[in-house]
Amino acid sequence: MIPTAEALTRILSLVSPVTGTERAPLLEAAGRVLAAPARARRTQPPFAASAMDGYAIRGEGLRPGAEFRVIGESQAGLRFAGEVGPGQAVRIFTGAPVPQGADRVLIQEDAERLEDGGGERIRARETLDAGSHIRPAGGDFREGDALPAPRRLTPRDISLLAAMNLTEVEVLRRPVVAIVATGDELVEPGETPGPDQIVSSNSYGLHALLAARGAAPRLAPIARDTMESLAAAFASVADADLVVTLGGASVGDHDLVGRAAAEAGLSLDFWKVNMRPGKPLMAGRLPGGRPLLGLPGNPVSAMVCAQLFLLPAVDALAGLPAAAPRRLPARLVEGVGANGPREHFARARLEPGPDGLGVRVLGRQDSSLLSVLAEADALAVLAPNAPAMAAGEAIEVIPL
Ligand SMILES: Nc1nc2c(c(=O)[nH]1)N[C@H]1C(S)=C(S)[C@@H](COP(=O)(O)OP(=O)(O)OC[C@H]3O[C@@H](n4cnc5c(N)ncnc54)[C@H](O)[C@@H]3O)O[C@H]1N2
Ligand code: MOO
Repeated sequence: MIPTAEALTRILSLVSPVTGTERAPLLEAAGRVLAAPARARRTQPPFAASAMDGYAIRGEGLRPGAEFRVIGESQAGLRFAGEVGPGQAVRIFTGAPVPQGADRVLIQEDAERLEDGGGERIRARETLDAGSHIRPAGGDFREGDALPAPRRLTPRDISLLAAMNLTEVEVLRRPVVAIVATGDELVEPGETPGPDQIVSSNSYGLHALLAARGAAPRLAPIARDTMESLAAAFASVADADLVVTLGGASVGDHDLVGRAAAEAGLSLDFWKVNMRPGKPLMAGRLPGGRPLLGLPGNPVSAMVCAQLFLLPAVDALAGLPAAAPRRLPARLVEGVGANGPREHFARARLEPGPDGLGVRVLGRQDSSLLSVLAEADALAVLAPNAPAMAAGEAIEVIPL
């Protein structure tokens, strides 16, 4: 059994980035991988803009009690065309162009309006803040500035691209990940299972996980526990960029995935990782160099392995920096017992603690319990042979 860090390194070395790009409309680009730098088609803000509601003035004339005559108004979408001279002010609103001559916005909380009959006047109050409250032209970005590639586009990126006045972007094609569920006991959701059958859940959870990571998951028909059925399954996923099998990875008489994969031409890289759940994980290369990840059948094992290994592999397929999921420091809300010899990724819930992030390891850790996995929002990581730990002790967590 190899350690989890080595398993990830070996999996990533099996993966090469896919090629081929396409145009994606902005509204469909979130989660896609930007393939070429996206260049701004305009400067933002395109003019010096007010950051506050108030009065645009010349800052040199501002002191407590100073008076200004209001000569016009600049609003967002409609600027004041004239110039602000000494002793003058232009009523201005957030986002509006700052008029010529002005270099400071007196916020309206610091201005007292004086109605003296001869036109509107204001007087600066006794306490004035120091800010100019002006956003310079191009302070956010300038025409031609680039959002660099590659990167997976976040909703924040989409806002930026829209502000850049782009309607579509060049993105990498989605890496195709085939999901092959295996087992005589499985039926698809919605079918009527026989008396000894269950519903295939892993494939659906993986599908969701992969889609959220920008991959194109493909569910292959469930393969049965025969060499013929598994051979047909491997043949049917020959066009995938990465093949994931589910189940049949362990040592039972009907665990044929390893053998069938070998007959399909798999060059095995490793089998078995020193982790819990997920021990029977396997990885290798199929003909054509396509990576194969064989996930254990137990539903929680499959999902935990997918979080730890499959998602980084999808990043590598997309040509992005790929790394183990980020671990955050937390403190146990309740003690946990001593760990066994495998690194344990215990299903857990995050809670606000007295000093930072707290984590509660859930009571039932059997790797078949999807209800417990659904309740979890993190994996608490227990090192091999870690002694029992008390409430308050430091532990690392992987948010799900
Ligand atoms: N004697 C030993 N038995 C087992 C060992 C071992 O070392 N020695 N390892 C155990 C561990 S750890 C795991 S994990 C499981 C993994 O076994 P397989 O990968 O061969 O998985 P299966 O036997 O096919 O199935 C296990 C379990 O998961 C259910 N399953 C399978 N596929 C799906 C699916 N798509 N959706 C939902 N559930 C699925 C299957 O019905 C079984 O209940 O082996 C232990 N045994
Ligand atoms: O290690 Mo297996 O993956 O727990 O149940």
